[in-house]
Amino acid sequence: MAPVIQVSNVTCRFGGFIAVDNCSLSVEKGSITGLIGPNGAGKSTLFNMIAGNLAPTSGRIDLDGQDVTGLRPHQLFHRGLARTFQIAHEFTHLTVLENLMMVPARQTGESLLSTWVRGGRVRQEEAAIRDKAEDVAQFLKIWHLRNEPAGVLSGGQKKLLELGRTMMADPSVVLLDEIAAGVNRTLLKDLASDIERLNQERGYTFFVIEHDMDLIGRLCDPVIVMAAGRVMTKGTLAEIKADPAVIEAYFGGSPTGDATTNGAGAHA
Ligand SMILES: Nc1ncnc2c1ncn2[C@@H]1O[C@H](COP(=O)(O)OP(=O)(O)OP(=O)(O)O)[C@@H](O)[C@H]1O
Repeated sequence: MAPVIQVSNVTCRFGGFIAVDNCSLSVEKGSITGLIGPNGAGKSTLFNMIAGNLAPTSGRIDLDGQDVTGLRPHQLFHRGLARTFQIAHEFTHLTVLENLMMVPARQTGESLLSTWVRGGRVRQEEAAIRDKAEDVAQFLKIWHLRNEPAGVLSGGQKKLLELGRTMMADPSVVLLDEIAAGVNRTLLKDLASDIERLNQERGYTFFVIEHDMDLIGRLCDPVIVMAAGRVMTKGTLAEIKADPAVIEAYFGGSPTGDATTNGAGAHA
């Protein structure tokens, strides 16, 4: 399978400190690829560079075979790369459906807001956006919440809404940043099954930073392990858990453990 994200020899320095150190990795199209590693390994810094929030000090990032190094988040968004939390958080006084409808469409760059401003001729477009928002609300099973103000949603429901706002943009690649944090187990199962369905039924590729090993085990193949700014290894979670170097660096010497040592399970 072709890589949809290719990171080649990317380095990020903060002053004298090297957070990401000559790092190379790829994410295959159609995969749900996990990114794990101890606290401070450089995972978020790498995501920030892939999503355009941070320019690499050196190296190259390709998206779908095109050099996108240094492009801004909105430019990457229009090329099909979305990051949860990249899109502004929900508008608390607007309903769930209205929140979905506020996301700019990737193809046209239009938002419902601008169509309102420009008036009449866009009624059709508004109807299409509403249809899409309704489809998203049904897909994520938040249909019953569609007329609720987003501010009253639980933390987990807000994450579903956030995933829904990502879906409104028809992305091909979604970067998910610690989606399990603060979500109860029941909603987490819904979220995980939505991610699986988006992957299988709609062809989304996911690249997932996660500390929750259950979620990684359920969703991700392959899993990439980062430590000290570099990629240590890549494989199935079972392979990784059997790798002595990973056990030492990440699982703190306990392959059957829950990765709570080395701070790795702080959010699990
Ligand atoms: N803006 C910054 N300025 C200076 N140092 C930074 C900055 N951002 C990150 N770092 C440092 O870079 C290193 C990597 O941080 P990063 O957040 O990428 O790690 P991480 O693997 O995502 O960790 P965690 O799992 O704890 O979120 C850390 O030592 C961090 O303190």
